[in-house]
Amino acid sequence: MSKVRNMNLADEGIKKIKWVQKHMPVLEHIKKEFERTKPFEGITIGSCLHLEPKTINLGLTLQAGGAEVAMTGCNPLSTHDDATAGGAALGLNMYGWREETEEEYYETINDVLDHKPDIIIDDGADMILVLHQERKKLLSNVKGACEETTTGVHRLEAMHADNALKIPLIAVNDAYTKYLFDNRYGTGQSTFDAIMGTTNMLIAGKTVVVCGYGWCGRGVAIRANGLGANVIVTEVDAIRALEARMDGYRVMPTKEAVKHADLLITVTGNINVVSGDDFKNMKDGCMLANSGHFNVEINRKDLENQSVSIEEVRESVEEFTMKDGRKIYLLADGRLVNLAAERGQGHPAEIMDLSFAAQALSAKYIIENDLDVGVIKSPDELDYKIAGLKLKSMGIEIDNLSDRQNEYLNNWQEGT
Ligand SMILES: NC(=O)c1ccc[n+]([C@@H]2O[C@H](COP(=O)([O-])OP(=O)(O)OC[C@H]3O[C@@H](n4cnc5c(N)ncnc54)[C@H](O)[C@@H]3O)[C@@H](O)[C@H]2O)c1
Ligand SMILES: N[C@@H](CCSC[C@H]1O[C@@H](n2cnc3c(=O)[nH]cnc32)[C@H](O)[C@@H]1O)C(=O)O
Repeated sequence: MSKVRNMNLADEGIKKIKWVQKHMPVLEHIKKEFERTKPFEGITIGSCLHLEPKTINLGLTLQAGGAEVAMTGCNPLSTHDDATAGGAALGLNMYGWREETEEEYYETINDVLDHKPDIIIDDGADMILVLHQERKKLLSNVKGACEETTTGVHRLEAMHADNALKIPLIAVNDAYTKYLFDNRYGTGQSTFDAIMGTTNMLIAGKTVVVCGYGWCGRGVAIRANGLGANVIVTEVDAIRALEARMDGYRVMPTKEAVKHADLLITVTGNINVVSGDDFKNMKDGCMLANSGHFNVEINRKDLENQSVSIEEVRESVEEFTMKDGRKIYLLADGRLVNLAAERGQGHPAEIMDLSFAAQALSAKYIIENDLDVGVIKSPDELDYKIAGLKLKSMGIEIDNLSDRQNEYLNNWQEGT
């Protein structure tokens, strides 16, 4: 059963799925392993992830392992209608379409939950919240869940601290093969891919303000620097601010930084990072994009209240004319620009290869282990398997410790 925009797009979707499969060697390896071992026979897996070709390939990997798979999107703007049609044609239960209303967004989450999943794979924790608040009867079916992103993990840890979490949760985001690559290099590249594709504008010579110097912020700053921008970082964490300074960027408070920005990108996972008077202090022509979480990092309401008119001047570009005549541009409604902009393609396939390998192996880990309620990091053994497979697929070999080196490293008696 599926609810998608248009099944006539299935052939186009399948073409795109086949393309990413060529660039996701680790997931393809795991798919073959699953075909042989069938770890998910009799198991239903429900996911709430950005619906595009790479995610469909994760669905097909779980299906190869014997699972019944039901998928919906984790953002009302990020679904690719050709990919969902392709997924449905290939036997996945697909629910969702691009530009869902909030009501439709939650309706499709419930459609997936109607399949009574044994395992949930979430991105941002919306499905897990609906499960706990509105579909409590299903809780006893759920053996465990996996969470894809930083803010989702924070939400679920807060839920556990309040004793409100009732299922075991693997924080897949916290796997090394996830955040060190997806959050950093994935967000770095896909954010600029989307901004440049959406605006057709030059980055070189511009002042780019990056709000937040976590794993995503580092990736965005590296790429901005590499494209020739002058980068300013804003932070609330003294250590991260110091790192940003020593990495070569200017660091200052947001209220100062906004005065210099030609392009400002939020990647904090926080709310109201840019709000109120910040818009009054921006230069004419300043562009704003969010690549962090939901559409709350840039306070759109404040921007609206200070403007006299709003016009969509290009696909995914809104022009706000301010009371003093300045123009400020907001990309993709302040939602994740790398996925929600019409030109947003998400992270490169080679990156999602790592993240989704971590998801597939974590789902298998839930089946094979009787986990306690709570939040755990995805086990190191899975990380090392994924990293090893990725290096192999890249034709890269590394050294092994000799017995003598091993002994030396574990010895406290040998000195100068
Ligand atoms: N666009 C994507 O595809 C993508 C990919 C991965 C993660 N994410 C999301 O991006 C966000 C950041 O993820 P991360 O892994 O970098 O998290 P992180 O925790 O490593 O970094 C967030 C940083 O933002 C800083 N911060 C918080 N509030 C701030 C404020 N008001 N002003 C300035 N800095 C502030 C924090 O101190 C921290 O250093 C999360 O919401 C995550 O879910 C998006
Ligand atoms: N659902 C929230 C949470 C942020 S999504 C951030 C996550 O998207 C994931 N992501 C980035 N690019 C892709 C992609 O192309 N396909 C699927 N997921 C992606 C990435 O792993 C990251 O942790 C929202 O929409 O605002």
